[in-house]
Amino acid sequence: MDTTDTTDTTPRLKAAILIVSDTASQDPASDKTANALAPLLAAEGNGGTGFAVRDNTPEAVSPLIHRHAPGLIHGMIAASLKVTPFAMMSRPVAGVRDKSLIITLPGSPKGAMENLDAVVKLLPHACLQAAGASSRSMHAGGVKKLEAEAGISSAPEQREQGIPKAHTTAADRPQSNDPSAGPNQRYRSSPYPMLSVGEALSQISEHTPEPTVIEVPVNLSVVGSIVAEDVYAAEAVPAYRASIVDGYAVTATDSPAGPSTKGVFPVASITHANVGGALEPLQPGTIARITTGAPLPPNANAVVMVEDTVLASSTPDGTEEATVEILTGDIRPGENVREPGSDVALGSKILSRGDVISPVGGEVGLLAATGTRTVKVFKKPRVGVLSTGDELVEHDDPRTLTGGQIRDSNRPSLLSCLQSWGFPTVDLGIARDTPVGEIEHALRDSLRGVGRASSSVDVIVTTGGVSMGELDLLKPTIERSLGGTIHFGRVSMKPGKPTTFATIPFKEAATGATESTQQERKSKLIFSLPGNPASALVTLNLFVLPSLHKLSGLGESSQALATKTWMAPQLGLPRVAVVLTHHFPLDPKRTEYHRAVVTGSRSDGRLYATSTGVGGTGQRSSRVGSMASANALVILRPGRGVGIKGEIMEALMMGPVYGSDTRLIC
Ligand SMILES: Nc1nc2c(c(=O)[nH]1)N[C@H]1C(S)=C(S)[C@@H](COP(=O)(O)OP(=O)(O)OC[C@H]3O[C@@H](n4cnc5c(N)ncnc54)[C@H](O)[C@@H]3O)O[C@H]1N2
Ligand code: MOO
Ligand SMILES: [Mg+2]
Repeated sequence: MDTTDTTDTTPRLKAAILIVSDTASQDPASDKTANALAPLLAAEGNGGTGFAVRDNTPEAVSPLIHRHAPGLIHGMIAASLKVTPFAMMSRPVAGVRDKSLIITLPGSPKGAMENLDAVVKLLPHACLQAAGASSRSMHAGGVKKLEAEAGISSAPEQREQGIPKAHTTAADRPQSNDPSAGPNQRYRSSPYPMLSVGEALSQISEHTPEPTVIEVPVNLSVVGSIVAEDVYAAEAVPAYRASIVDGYAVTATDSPAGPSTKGVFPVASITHANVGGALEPLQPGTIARITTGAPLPPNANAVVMVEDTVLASSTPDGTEEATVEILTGDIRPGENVREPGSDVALGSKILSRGDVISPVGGEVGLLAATGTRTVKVFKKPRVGVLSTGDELVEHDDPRTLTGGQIRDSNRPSLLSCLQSWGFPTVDLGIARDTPVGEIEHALRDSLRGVGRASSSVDVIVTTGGVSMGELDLLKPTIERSLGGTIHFGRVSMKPGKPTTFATIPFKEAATGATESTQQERKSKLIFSLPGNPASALVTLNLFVLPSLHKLSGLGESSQALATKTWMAPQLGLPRVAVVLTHHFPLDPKRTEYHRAVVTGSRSDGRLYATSTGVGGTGQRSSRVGSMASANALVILRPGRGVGIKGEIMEALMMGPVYGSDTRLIC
């Protein structure tokens, strides 16, 4: 690789590819590698770098090198090792001769691409230095651009401003298939490491952003939100001295001389709960009829229940009470009276950061009673759900299915589950695998808030297209078309093995931006769940819920923060111990999330798990019926044989528990 201009910091590089091959030297048309490499720019020596007797390229090239570049070799081998252990048998050579950089690549097109991909973004920088450019002038210009492209910018100011940037280079990460290369070029084993469920959850925790605080009016849309800032009572409840009962307001004394309220008293006034304006003070020796919740007149300090009185006399027209006899002398000052602020004191804390505004109604009631107009809560994430696949038709399409068509059941079932958790959802429809680009466009539209999404979604959930087929396009679309980072692409679990979690960089107009061009760089979460219906729903419960919980502020209470761990019980599904009602077969390799119906026993207080189907097709991941009626996922660690009847296992609860008599328990 040669540089033609060292004063201009925009690199212009000339590259040459030399194919080293007995076969290709006799029949140039047999070579596939040069064409594969050409779009990526160039490799200089190619082929003959293995252990075979005739693999002599390293021996031929090494003497030509003036200054060796072992870092580039490490980079290439590290990238290849992620794909195959045979990378250990590769013997690449890299270094500078005069002003040219020489790199040898393996002979197979796939291997050559992987190696070149690992270092290609660094080559312009390396070539410029090899050609004698000073570091200073390079950093003033083009190299920064190159570094940024390679995701290796070290500019500290970028970190301080919180601009998201990759902490790894493309070479550090496994790369998805290149769909344009055709099925004969695809991976034949997944390049993504197999993570445990715990490791996958840690990745999700690490990449799920902190919750966003918003101030919203107090109305029913706030139900289900988590309070972001302590709330103090703006008004006292009650705001005045109020009667607790229907009866007569009196002036009681604590006089040692004896009872003060017994006897016959004129009824001087009437106080109803909705009284307006100022009340007449109660004159000594008189009483005032009063209803529950009504304010006491000035001078009154207690209320006698109507049950403790009898009518003594009526008014001359016979319609009203004139005098009433109070039968008890035991009424004490303060009796049957709610003092101002005795339910909620003015300025007292009514809700704390981290409290859930539950649908039960208590928290909404408190906010309403104290005249709280707005409350700061964590924004509930908006979740878009996209189905992918050429075979899918809408579930309510009246036409008869033909060929390999199937009804899209994932979208309705995932949307139903998300809505039951209280998250706003957006139905993103179906994106077909072909024509190429449809999935990419659907994802871009959902991020921008156009098309089916009227405003941008915070989290995208897709189903289908994450495994090993040539039309499994989610991973390449995320990485290659959207510039996203896949944090995991395989999990050791059943069902749900190809579950994929990624972040996609995204620009949005900054809040309070002074110029319309000002934009904020963020990244959005994408959960690409397997297409098999049971796998999709299980992994939604297992992986998406904890992330949505974190985004919506669960676990943000000061108490939770003091002991904060990702596995804090309030994030994700609750865990319980269950007794197996029959044998459950174990998977030899993968942890199984076995769909089960858990019921509660009123006699021994224990929870019992019964499978929704063992053996045969019972728990097959294509069988959405295995989730029907299931309220729990029994966690079956891998092993030989079966989980024995009567054994206690852990389970994750997805829904309410009923007793064996079908009455709700919790
Ligand atoms: N060679 C390998 N093949 C497969 C592997 C593997 O490791 N190597 N993994 C298997 C596992 S495990 C799963 S799970 C599936 C995952 O498949 P994809 O996520 O790629 O999904 P598709 O190929 O698009 O579809 C799979 C299956 O699901 C049906 N489907 C898809 N979308 C929907 C929907 N919205 N509603 C209902 N059903 C849907 C689709 O028609 C297929 O039948 O891969 C295995 N293969
Ligand atoms: O892992 Mo897949 O979800 O079993 O079929
Ligand atoms: Mg597939």
